Amino acid sequence: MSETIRIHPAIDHGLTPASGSFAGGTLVCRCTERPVKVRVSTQVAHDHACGCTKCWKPEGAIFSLVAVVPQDKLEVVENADKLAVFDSSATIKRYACSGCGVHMYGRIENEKHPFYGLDFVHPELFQEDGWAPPEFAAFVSSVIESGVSPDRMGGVRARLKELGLEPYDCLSPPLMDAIAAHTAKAAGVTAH
Ligand SMILES: N[C@@H](CCC(=O)N[C@@H](CS)C(=O)NCC(=O)O)C(=O)O
Ligand SMILES: [Zn+2]
Ligand SMILES: [Zn+2]
Repeated sequence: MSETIRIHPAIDHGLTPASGSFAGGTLVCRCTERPVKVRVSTQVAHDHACGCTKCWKPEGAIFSLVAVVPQDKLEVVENADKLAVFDSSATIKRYACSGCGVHMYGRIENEKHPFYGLDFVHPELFQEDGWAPPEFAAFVSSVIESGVSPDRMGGVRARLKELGLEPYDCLSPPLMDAIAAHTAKAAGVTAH
């Protein structure tokens, strides 16, 4: 029998559909004492599996689950003192819990960045169910940088497709188009 490829524990048994009544919830870190809590007051958007080395993933995952929310819909409500930026040189400043290492949210400080104004969150940290499931898989080839053998990539992509997640080696075409459109506009290029 072929090896079962584990993508991420929250989706390995299939995707759970979003609940129409989910309008946000509380992201909680893994600390048993004084957990960090982050209130998100909206459904998440553009949820996807990310294979890059920078996004936080739980044990047993080769992909991260990551989605965005408007910055003004996110608020750290408990134990903010435990948060520290994981890598200050990264574009996305990922605020990690110094106790358990979980990344609670990522923020872009560069106002010219196409995704400025959006915060990145890991929806499996919601204590509530109903968050929108991932829509595609991004930075798939990057899992090799975390140690996945190149020989396993056919199986990884097949499993993603089986889950309904189209694999891309960067972001999805609509998001890549949005980034390019932002860049063209900033450069004063007229669309034709
Ligand atoms: N191959 C690289 C890709 C890293 C990358 O570009 N990640 C994307 C998706 S999260 C990104 O936008 N990174 C910006 C950042 O990490 O600040 C890796 O795996 O480390
Ligand atoms: Zn913690
Ligand atoms: Zn990533």
